[in-house]
Amino acid sequence: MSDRPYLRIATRRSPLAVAQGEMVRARLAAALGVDAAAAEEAFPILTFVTTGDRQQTGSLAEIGGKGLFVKEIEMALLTKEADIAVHSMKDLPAEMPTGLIQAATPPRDDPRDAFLSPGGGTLDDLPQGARVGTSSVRRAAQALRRRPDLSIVEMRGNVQTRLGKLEAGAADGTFLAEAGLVRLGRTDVVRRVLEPDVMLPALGQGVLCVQSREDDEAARAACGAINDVPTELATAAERAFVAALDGSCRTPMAGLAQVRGGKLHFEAQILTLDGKRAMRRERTIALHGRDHDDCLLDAIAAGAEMAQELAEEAGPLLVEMLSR
Ligand SMILES: NCc1[nH]cc(CCC(=O)O)c1CC(=O)O
Repeated sequence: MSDRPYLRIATRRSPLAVAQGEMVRARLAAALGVDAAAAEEAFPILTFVTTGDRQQTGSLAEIGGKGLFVKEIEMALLTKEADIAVHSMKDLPAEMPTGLIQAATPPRDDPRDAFLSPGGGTLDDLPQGARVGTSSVRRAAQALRRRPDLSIVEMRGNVQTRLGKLEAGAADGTFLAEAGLVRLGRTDVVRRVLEPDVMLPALGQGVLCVQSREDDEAARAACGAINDVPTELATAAERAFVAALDGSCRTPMAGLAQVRGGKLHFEAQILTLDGKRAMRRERTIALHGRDHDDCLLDAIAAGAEMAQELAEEAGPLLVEMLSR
């Protein structure tokens, strides 16, 4: 290659975000033939403190939703302070600002949640009335659905902070994304990884979104080299579901799409905040013999239709789910 690649990577400042930036850097280096020693120079990581990072109290919904963790980073792309941004897909709002695109989804990491408790047991092993720490309305609703006696306590902060809070006794158990623990190298932590039939994960969990400016051909081409199509298709279905239900932080929803053997399987759930009511559906669509763009449209349609079906099934209940 005559032009040596140079792309500045923007991420949040948390250790998880930086680890994710490093993962994308390593993938770019491998795909573009930059040797490991030169990768740091070719793909410098710039970190940003977001509004969401500065406000550590209150639930996410109270302080204004998930967009708070991405605004400053997207701004860095738009002002050309950086060339690509790495986000956790599940933290991205449904719509992307004008001028920015999803340039790549590298292969998905483990989408599952893990349950952590000092005793190492399962959610079912917790004593009556035990405290589960989470700021996620989804995890709270799913935990309450299984164990209505539990009391949910607020638990914010990055992964390390939450591990520390659990150790300090702030709660008797908590949930963390398995992908986050693995990316941070914290596989030493005692935990129970939960299968999707026990706890359906957040839509987009375990997926990284690499974002670029729409008009930056060089960045787009580089990102194209690290894109994983099955992850892209699964994510498209999941994001279409979120967009159709107007995924506010207050709407407990979960879902996972998987592409296997020429098929896309999508399972999704919506719940009331107290977990007393929940609706869950799944569907499988064939992708065989279709080209990339047709597959993408089919995946998006599947996600949107599933949202429609669940919304219809919920009826007036959905108004309560969405507005509380
Ligand atoms: N909301 C924070 C967040 N955003 C993404 C991850 C994990 C990594 C991922 O899902 O890609 C986490 C931590 C967690 O939920 O435990």
